[in-house]
Amino acid sequence: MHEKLLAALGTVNDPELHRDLVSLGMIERAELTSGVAHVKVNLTTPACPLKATIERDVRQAVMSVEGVQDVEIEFGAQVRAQSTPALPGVQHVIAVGSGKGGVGKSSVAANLAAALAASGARVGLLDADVYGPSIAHMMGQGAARIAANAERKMQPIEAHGLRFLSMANLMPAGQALVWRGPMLHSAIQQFLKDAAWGQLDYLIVDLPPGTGDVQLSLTQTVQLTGAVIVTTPQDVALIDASRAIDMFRKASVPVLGIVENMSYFVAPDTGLSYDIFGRGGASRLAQQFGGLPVLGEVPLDTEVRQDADAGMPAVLAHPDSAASRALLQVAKNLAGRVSVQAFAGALEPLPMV
Ligand SMILES: Nc1ncnc2c1ncn2[C@@H]1O[C@H](COP(=O)(O)OP(=O)(O)OP(=O)(O)O)[C@@H](O)[C@H]1O
Repeated sequence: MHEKLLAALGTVNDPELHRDLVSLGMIERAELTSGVAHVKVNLTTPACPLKATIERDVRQAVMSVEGVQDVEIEFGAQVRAQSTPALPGVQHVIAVGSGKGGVGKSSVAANLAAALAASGARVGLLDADVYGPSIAHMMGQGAARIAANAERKMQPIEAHGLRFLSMANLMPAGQALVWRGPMLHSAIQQFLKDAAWGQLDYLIVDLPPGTGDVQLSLTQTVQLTGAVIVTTPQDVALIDASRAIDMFRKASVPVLGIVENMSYFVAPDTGLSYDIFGRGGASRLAQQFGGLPVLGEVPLDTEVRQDADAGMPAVLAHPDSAASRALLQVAKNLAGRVSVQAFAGALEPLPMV
């Protein structure tokens, strides 16, 4: 019976990876007891955007097997690295960049990290925006100090189900960092390699805006799975965003997608929608680069700012707001892109059940 169930499951394709669940090694269990098929599917990410589709297709396929009266589907997730993990224990390092400052890159990075962690993934967040570190504040940990563990490695700070490191937790509040390239390079290396990140599915790196030393150091220090570009829809931001995309491409870092932040504003009193910075700029930019994915359009929302100032990402504080729903979808879309990227780069054959 196991074979019959596997044969049926072998007809179900992962909608993003375009290969069947069995040869992808995603079926951990397929058994029939008293007419009930018990199937465990190991997704490639707990934030899988197409879980409902997979569930429907699995149910349909298994129900077609003779003798099956009902199906119980259990989901697990195992995030796979490309070929070798980016860092020991860290499956994926994903940079969040922007061309222009103030477009909401740190807000998107913090909410993405929190959303992925809330889905069940093991997530780290590195605030590499060394000139304007804001992640500690957004995580409600501005006053925390980074300690060293017994192996003299920096111990990331735990908050909201993830762990993070920020220069803000090393320096006295309000002090400016006046470092040249080589010092920044060694700081980035230490944050990545001399930190006790532990086992992570995703390490999200919040970059400074632009295309400078930190970006270069990051791409030289670690094999990035890819980069996410945050932009607002207006032309000045888009022009700078295209420079950021170009920089990642030149450094052979795949651009996983574009997030259009501050896309529109819905007035809470009238319900009318205003395109304050224009709209649809990310789609135009995506076309310009041969059809990059647009991971989502996030509206302007007072709660995104208020929650950040109160030290809790909006996706956790107000998960039902339009902005949070858009950010949660961005996280799912990103996780899907990362799975595709990992699959495309996987060198070793995938395990079979
Ligand atoms: N969708 C949004 N709705 C409302 N406010 C937002 C939104 N996104 C970001 N903000 C607010 O805009 C400001 C700038 O955001 P943020 O610090 O995330 O931008 P940034 O691009 O990382 O900036 P920097 O150039 O300083 O790194 C913050 O006050 C933040 O709370």
